[in-house]
Amino acid sequence: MKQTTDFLKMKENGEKIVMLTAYDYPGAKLAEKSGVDMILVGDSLGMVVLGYESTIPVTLDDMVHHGKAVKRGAADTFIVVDMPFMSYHLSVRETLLNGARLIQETGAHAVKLEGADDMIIANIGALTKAGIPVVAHLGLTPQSVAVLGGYKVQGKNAEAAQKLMEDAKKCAQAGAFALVLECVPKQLAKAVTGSISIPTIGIGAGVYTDGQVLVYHDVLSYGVERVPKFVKQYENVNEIVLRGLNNYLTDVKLGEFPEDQHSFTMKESELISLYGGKI
Ligand SMILES: Nc1nc(=O)c2c([nH]1)NC[C@@H]1CN(c3ccc(C(=O)N[C@@H](CCC(=O)O)C(=O)O)cc3)CN21
Ligand SMILES: CC(C)C(=O)C(=O)O
Ligand SMILES: [Mg+2]
Repeated sequence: MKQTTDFLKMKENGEKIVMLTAYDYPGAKLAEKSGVDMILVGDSLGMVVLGYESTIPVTLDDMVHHGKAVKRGAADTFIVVDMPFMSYHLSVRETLLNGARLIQETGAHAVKLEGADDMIIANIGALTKAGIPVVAHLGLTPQSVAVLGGYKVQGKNAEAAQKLMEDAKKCAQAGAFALVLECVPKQLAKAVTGSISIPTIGIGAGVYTDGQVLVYHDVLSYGVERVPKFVKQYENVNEIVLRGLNNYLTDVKLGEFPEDQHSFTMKESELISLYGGKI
């Protein structure tokens, strides 16, 4: 299994880091089998698995519940768990308790926090000092969607780009071992990647980051209808699942399932004693 220092080496060697989200046991098993470098138990689970409109309703309990399932499915992969909305904003003390709970109860290896204001930077520092590796997350930070005014590309003008560059440096300085860059122009992602020593992992951030992350259900087109522009859908699982479910339904309606091979039988002698031979 890779460790935080391995991701730094991968950046130095120009080896791309592949991250994928997973939210449950079967998803984690397949993610691990595919060989991804790290798994993110993203709070996007609120949207793709739980059916919420945003990531805001996701709780710490939700993250613990799904984090445990992912760990059981991917015992040999580096796992990052998202700290959910409001679980790292109130105080350093509360952040440490919540971060500790995520790590201790799920067996994950790191946590991820969105943003870089003073409170967040202090929390990145405190978590790291307490022994909890931190992934930072800048650009489009979905937990702030209401403040950002929608899921929009961030850092498009020089001033916003400059701010993001400074924030990235602060995150690295505070101790984050990696940085997710979401929905930013590829030129900005390139500049950030070149200006910090920790690896950048992009989503909608172009090809110049040190790695990429995508949402499991987006990659497979599994249960999602509309996906963001930055997603490449590698398979269409919806079609496969629907075909299987439709065939099951049709077979049952027509009496073609179950067949003999799916059924259990009783010995002739037992049947005779059951019915007194009168069948
Ligand atoms: N299924 C899924 N995939 C994700 O990548 C994802 C989630 N859910 N939920 C949490 C966040 C929210 N994300 C999103 C959601 C929508 C857009 C989106 O629609 N973006 C517009 C661009 C808008 C603009 O031009 O500024 C797009 O057309 O892609 C982007 C990121 C990324 N994350
Ligand atoms: C999109 C990634 C980076 C994320 O934070 C999530 O899946 O929740
Ligand atoms: Mg997230």
